Amino acid sequence: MIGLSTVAEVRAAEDVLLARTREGALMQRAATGLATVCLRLLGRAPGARVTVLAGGGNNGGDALFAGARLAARGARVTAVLLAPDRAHPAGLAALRRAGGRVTGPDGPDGLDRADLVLDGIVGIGGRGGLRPDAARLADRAATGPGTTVAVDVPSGVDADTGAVEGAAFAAVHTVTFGAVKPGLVVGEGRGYAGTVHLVDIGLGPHLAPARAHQLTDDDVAAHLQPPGDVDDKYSRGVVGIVAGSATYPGAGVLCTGAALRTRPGLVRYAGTAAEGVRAAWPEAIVTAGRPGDAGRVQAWVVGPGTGTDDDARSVLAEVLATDLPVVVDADALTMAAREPDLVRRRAAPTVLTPHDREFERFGVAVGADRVGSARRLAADLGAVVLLKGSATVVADPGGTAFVNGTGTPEMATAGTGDVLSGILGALLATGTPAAETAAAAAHLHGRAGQVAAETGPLVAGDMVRRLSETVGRVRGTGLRDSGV
Ligand SMILES: NC(=O)C1=CN([C@@H]2O[C@H](COP(=O)(O)OP(=O)(O)OC[C@H]3O[C@@H](n4cnc5c(N)ncnc54)[C@H](O)[C@@H]3O)[C@@H](O)[C@H]2O)[C@@H](O)CC1
Ligand SMILES: Nc1ncnc2c1ncn2[C@@H]1O[C@H](COP(=O)(O)OP(=O)(O)O)[C@@H](O)[C@H]1O
Ligand SMILES: [K+]
Repeated sequence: MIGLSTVAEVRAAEDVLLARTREGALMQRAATGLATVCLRLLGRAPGARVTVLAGGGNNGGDALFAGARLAARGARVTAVLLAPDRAHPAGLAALRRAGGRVTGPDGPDGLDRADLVLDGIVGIGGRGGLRPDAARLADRAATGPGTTVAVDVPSGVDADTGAVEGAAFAAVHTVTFGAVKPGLVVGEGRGYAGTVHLVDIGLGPHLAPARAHQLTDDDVAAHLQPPGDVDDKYSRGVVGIVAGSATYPGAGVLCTGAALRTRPGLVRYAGTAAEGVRAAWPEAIVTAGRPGDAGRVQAWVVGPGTGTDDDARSVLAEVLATDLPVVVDADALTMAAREPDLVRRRAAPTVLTPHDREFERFGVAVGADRVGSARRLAADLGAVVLLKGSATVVADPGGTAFVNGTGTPEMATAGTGDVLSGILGALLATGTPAAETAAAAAHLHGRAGQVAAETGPLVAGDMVRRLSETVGRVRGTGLRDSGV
């Protein structure tokens, strides 16, 4: 599990560490790690052209020291000082000693010919979007030939939330120090951070336990253990699915198939798409009746493609009145938003799985702080909220959150949400804690999308078809670990 640490948590840990180390030592660790990643990206230093954009704070200091190290190895380094009177004195002196050139925001910055551009404009001390000079240089860096590398955080991105107000530095790589900040992996910030490289500067032992996390393949593999000798089809957890309708059986077929392919013990289906589901999945136990007619289950999924009429509402109320974990998705979200007390009065875990428009039906816009918004709705409803997006967020009522690191934009196609709710129902039926289970489901779902997209564009059914293989690959860590 990768901890995502806020600026306040990082600052607090830094204060402890700074008091125990000699002056400047932390910055040297940061600059060494940064220069090492840059050297790897450049291939070789001699003759390489590097532009360092340096603001007036310690972030600029990191960038100047790293620039000095690259210059000492033969790179041609130009530092552009955005606040010349506040530039980090020791960093600037080191760069000059190593033969680096120095200019102002309007000087010959080398951006048109750079091999690599370092963004040391602002780090975790940044507030709001970039000022005009910095914005202009960031824009030229983004359209120029150099590989863009952000120092700690892409300047203009809110490190805590990922919010971007105005201009920001678009990095292909971000080298971050001490801990991954939430803003690098969620919201708009995720798109500006590119590949995240974590440099250890010794903060670990001093960091408060993170309240937000990203799961890795290894974490998720623990939710996907193969059955043992004593298992039978019931002991692996039985999930009940209420999805689809006679006119639209697709959601029922996808959801049931995803549950079967995730944990093929026993999947029960109850609903009006019974005929289509039976034809597609002879392995499922299917009834056209109500949930109560389906037989015993350990968790329910309700809502994909069910519609929102009186019958659908009464089925939702029946499922929510059980003492079992319930996944509330799609049409069931629309109905739950009208009657949130159906969720609030539950004692058993409920997981709501809205995309942005469904989220807004609960009366608040998602906004730029996706983790904060998911946490607030989770606390209000006493339920786990899984907010879908390019980086899906999971929050529980106590404030623990997860940001998903897997997936591909190819998943932006109809029916992939039905696949997620099937996966999630199957995992919840084992009785593991709801929030981490929801995060594991989002992770596996994203991996299934990546696997299905290996050969070209995907449709939701391709994800179902490749799910068994994906489970096997996540179990065997045959896939790259996490998004960072
Ligand atoms: N504290 C430490 O010991 C360490 C700090 N490190 C580096 O120090 C950084 C934090 O340094 P600072 O606290 O000096 O802060 P920054 O360097 O992030 O920002 C410095 C100043 O920039 C100005 N500023 C804020 N928002 C701006 C914007 N949008 N446009 C233009 N200017 C803006 C503000 O006056 C702010 O105080 C970290 O991100 C990291 O890179 C690392 O060297 C590791 C050790
Ligand atoms: N750009 C994207 N990158 C990664 N994942 C995405 C992207 N867009 C959508 N997804 C994922 O695809 C799924 C879409 O779900 P949803 O909107 O409920 O679709 P549907 O209702 O058609 O099944 C979600 O899991 C979401 O996280
Ligand atoms: K930066």
